[in-house]
Amino acid sequence: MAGSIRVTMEVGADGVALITICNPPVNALHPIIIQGLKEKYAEAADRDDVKAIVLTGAAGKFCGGFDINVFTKVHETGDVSLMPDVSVDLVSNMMEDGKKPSVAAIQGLALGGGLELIMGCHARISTPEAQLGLPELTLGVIPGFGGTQRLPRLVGLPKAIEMMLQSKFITAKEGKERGLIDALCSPDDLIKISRFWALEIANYRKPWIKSLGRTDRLGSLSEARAVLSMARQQAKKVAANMPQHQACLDVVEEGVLYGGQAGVLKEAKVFKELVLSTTSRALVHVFFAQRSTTKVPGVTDIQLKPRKIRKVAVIGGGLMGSGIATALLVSNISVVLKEVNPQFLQRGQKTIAGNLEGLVKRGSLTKDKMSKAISLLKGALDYSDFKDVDMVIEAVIEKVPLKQTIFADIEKICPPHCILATNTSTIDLNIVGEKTNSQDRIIGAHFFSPAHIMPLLEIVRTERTSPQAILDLITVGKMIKKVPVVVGNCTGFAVNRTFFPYGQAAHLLVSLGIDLFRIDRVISNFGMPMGPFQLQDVAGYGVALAVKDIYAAAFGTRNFHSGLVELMAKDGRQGKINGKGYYLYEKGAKPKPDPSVQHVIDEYRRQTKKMPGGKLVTLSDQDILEMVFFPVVNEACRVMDENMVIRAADLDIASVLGMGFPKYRGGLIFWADTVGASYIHSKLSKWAEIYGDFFKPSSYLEERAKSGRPLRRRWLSKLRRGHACEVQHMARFLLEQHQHCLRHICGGTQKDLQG
Ligand SMILES: C[C@H](O)CC(=O)SCCNC(=O)CCNC(=O)[C@H](O)C(C)(C)COP(=O)(O)OP(=O)(O)OC[C@H]1O[C@@H](n2cnc3c(N)ncnc32)[C@H](O)[C@@H]1OP(=O)(O)O
Repeated sequence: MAGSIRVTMEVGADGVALITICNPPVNALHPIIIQGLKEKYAEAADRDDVKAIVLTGAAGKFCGGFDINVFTKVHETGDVSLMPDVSVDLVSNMMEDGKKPSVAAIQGLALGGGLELIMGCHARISTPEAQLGLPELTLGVIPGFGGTQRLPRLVGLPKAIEMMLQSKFITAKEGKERGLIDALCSPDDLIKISRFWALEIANYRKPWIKSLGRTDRLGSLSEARAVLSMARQQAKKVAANMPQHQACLDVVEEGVLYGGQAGVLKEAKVFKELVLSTTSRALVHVFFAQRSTTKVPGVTDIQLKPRKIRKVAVIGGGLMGSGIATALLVSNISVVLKEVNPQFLQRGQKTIAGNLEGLVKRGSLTKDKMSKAISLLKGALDYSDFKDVDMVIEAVIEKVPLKQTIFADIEKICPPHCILATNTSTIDLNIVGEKTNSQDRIIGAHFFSPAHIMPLLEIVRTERTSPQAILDLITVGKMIKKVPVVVGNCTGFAVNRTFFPYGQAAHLLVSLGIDLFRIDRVISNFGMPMGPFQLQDVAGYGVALAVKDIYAAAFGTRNFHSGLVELMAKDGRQGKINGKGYYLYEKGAKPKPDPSVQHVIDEYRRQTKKMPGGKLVTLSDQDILEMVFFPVVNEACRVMDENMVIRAADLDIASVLGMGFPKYRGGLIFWADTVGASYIHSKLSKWAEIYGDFFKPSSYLEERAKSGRPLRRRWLSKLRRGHACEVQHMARFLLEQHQHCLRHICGGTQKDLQG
């Protein structure tokens, strides 16, 4: 076995074989590793000088689980046999039932298949902070190396179900309290103590325990049934559209009823079915897509080094500014919060304190860290503290002259290396920076509200923004635990622009006579956190009113003019702010549909005169879903066509993290490709004829529909423009097409073709 992916074995004079998994960065269980483990275990079993085995991971990490790249290969080929047999072959037969005892020496993390390996060992020694978990359900599958059977037998059914269904990690310290870990020790002592423990088992001075044979933590049958039944009800609520939660419970139940061996066999069968599901394809896509957003050609591949950002000035202490300041402070970045007067400043500081207290209440921040964060905050009423800041993030109201003045002022005061960022969600960055000579360091840092919680950071670059400024903001984004997505400079940028038709389509449907609460229901059932009307209530009508004219000017005839929000405001409704919108909001209660909103809707329909012959239009739930989302997909096509995103997968991540598009559908473009460009195009064309240009298909969509190519791939006219990366995309695309054809002709696998 050559290269960095390998399993090593060293046999000491004490008779302990130390088997080490090496596959940086997280020691994932690549098929080469699995093969290596089987070989080393077989060798250790055969050698007379080996009495016991210690299994560990290289470079301070035990193992991040099975190699998820193999799932991608299975998805591409449909060939489940690419999954090596680990559960029975390695974990049950060679490790747990092997003739020499194994002890796991754990550091850093043991996740998924990694945790399943250690549960096949006869004892587990760990450093206290190591992270333990079975996150397989987040990939649309269930644990497949015996985890559904051994975890309940080690930590008890309720905790095991919680860890699997919620993909919850625990520390080894908690693992020790729960019976998953046998002993804790420092990293320096880890191997020494594990060797000792392994020899103690080999010499029968410590018990030789096989987890799969245990029943003492499972409780009585009736208790187990009650726990499973409650878990099923909960899963129905939180994971209605996903198969893996109920499947996981079925497999756990099999083991409770018929024993661990039966459970392991059922687990293997169900795992193989789930790995081919659409949900798994979507979730694995999201896993890699999320990690690829920070790979930006021309920025992260040109040997630039990120500069240190120690102090940031935030201008504006409103909802956005305070949220941004909070996110920076909790990541140990000093913040100067600038406001125009003492009252506004105090209000901003109070909001930040409230945000921090909220994080403490949610358990995501300790009191000590909260005090540290507060100590890093300084209020300011002028720019004197801006002399040594590394970055400014402007978060004032969306007024062009105000922003232009601010940028002209800060350009004079801030040091020349300082990045000048704006949190605008709509205004062209070239206009914001028009009165400066610093276009190379002007950049958009578009956070989503509440900024200290929402994970997306849309980084907007103009043609003149320097790669260094982009790299620095990506780095800050990662430091403050956001997922940065780099996008181009256009009205609404990538996220708001793509989703501008979302709310408008809902208004259009209401004008045709569709019940607004039904629209919200259809959209939430699809998997959005809430429907478009509730979203509007929660966001406040000010946002909708502020962007209305900007969208109308930018999007021409594909913009749908709706007067509904104005009518709502005229009726004394402000949404959640005053507790009265389309829904009624009472403290501590769920929002309730407000039937009295009907007279506003009637007035709106009278004014818009969209209902044919004055009669309510009849549509199915599927029509409603498609009429809301297909225009969004259509705009996404334009966003891709204009190169506003680097790759289609970036829009998937932006839609999931910025708009709450269901992750298990893979993001907007991934989902659209499962529906098919041709179908979407035909529907939009039909509606465009009946209802006008709002639905008119874009040329990109039309091309895809005609050519039969998925939306996520670049097309030939782009190639003619000669962008180097597009040439690469196209080459890869042609190669994939070629392989695809060959596969059909030969009926072979990817591996056959490579061979
Ligand atoms: C049969 C079995 O039951 C099935 C399984 O085991 S399925 C796998 C279960 N394991 C998981 O789901 C864990 C997935 N990984 C993670 O959650 C996180 O990567 C982590 C907590 C391990 C580390 O997080 P973090 O330090 O932030 O690093 P992160 O950027 O996520 O990962 C580092 C690199 O490792 C890769 N990686 C992480 N886990 C991986 C895995 N299990 N397989 C393949 N690659 C993996 C990432 O893709 C990334 O690659 P890149 O640098 O080329 O983008």
